[in-house]
Amino acid sequence: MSDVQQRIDQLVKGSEVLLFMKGTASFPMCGFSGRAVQILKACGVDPKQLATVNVLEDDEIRQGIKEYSNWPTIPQLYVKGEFIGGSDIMMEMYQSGELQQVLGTQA
Ligand SMILES: N[C@@H](CCC(=O)N[C@@H](CS)C(=O)NCC(=O)O)C(=O)O
Ligand code: FES
Repeated sequence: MSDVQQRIDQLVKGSEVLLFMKGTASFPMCGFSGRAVQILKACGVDPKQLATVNVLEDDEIRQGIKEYSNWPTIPQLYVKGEFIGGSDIMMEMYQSGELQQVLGTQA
């Protein structure tokens, strides 16, 4: 594994809920990333429990995460070390209740 792939691996394994995004949860720099944060909030994820990586601050991670996940775009959600998807998939899973189940936030 390359250095950046190893760094990503450590990030992914180091936080239960990890969102690779553009900007931060407080200041998303793209509508897709903002939507991903909103969906997680709607699922009841405590903002303090939400770890984010701002790919705009690290071009190696911005490119490397696409390879790591085999997914071409940002945002990317990981839960318990597993790749879940981008914002479209998150929205579909939220609407079906599956995302809340994966996150363990369902009533
Ligand atoms: N349909 C995508 C929308 C995300 C998307 O298209 N992201 C683009 C624009 S922000 C992207 O990451 N492009 C590659 C890049 O900016 O590195 C989703 O479900 O998340
Ligand atoms: S930064 Fe332009 S669409 Fe995301």
